Amino acid sequence: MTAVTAEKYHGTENDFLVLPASAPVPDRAAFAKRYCDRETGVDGERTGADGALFLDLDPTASPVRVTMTLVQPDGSTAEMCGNGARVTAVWAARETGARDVLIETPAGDRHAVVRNEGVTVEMGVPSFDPADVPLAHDHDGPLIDGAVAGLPVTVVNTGVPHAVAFVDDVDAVALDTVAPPIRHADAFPEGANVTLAARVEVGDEATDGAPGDPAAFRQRTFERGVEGETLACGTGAVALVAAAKRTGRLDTEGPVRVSPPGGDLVIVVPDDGPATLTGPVEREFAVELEVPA
Ligand SMILES: N[C@@H](CCC[C@H](N)C(=O)O)C(=O)O
Repeated sequence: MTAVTAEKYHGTENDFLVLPASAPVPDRAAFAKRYCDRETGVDGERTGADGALFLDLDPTASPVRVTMTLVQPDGSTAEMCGNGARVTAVWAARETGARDVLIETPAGDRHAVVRNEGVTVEMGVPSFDPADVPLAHDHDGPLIDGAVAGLPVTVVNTGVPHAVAFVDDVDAVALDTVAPPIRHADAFPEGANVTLAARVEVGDEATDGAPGDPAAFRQRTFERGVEGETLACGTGAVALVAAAKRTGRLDTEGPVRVSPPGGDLVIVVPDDGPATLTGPVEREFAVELEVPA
């Protein structure tokens, strides 16, 4: 029986098993399904994980490069993961001592900077273009505050597709009930993550010095591939701020605090140019795991 060493990391409680791409895991989908399971997966403070990151590091490149592959608990592979990218940057920094990391993803290259106070990842330019989301062919324009399965959503691709619904109170919505019909709606040929957003008052230092109105939102996201709610979602946090701007709910180029259940993220979505995601990362432990036959 082959065994591999995996490390457990989380970014604001969005948790991942991390393995070098060279680990002898011939069936990555079977590995993720087995060890990410929340009841029978890898033991820890929380059993299982939101995905397995297979990381291919080139320490000789300048900046160091990592090809990131996220295999999700259902065995699918995601094009991008914001919190996974933060974890990847910290893993690469521990391996090499470098603080600047270029992360290659199927959604494009993402530059990350590791600082003591958090990791910032450049997240690309959010796109509402129906071809980019993607939306089904009968949508010839962006879907902005349009009803899908009973909820008004604004749909944006931030590396992966997100349907964002603005509500008064994210805790008052039964996310596990309302999200699946949206996640699987015919409008989304590749599916969509479903993000709830509620504006909250901000009275702390999080947005000090920001141009425009200080702003903060609460976030809950039901993730494709996890097929359930996660405690944080980085692409979802960027989608939330991009959608708030696009729908006129927010008018700032400054930092916005977005708070999923797992902690606080700081998001910047400029009017032109790539968004950024900043937040903390923690390494929990390393563990030996048998590779499923
Ligand atoms: N948790 C992630 C998003 C992972 C991808 C998503 N589940 C999908 O399939 O689109 C994040 O932090 O962005």
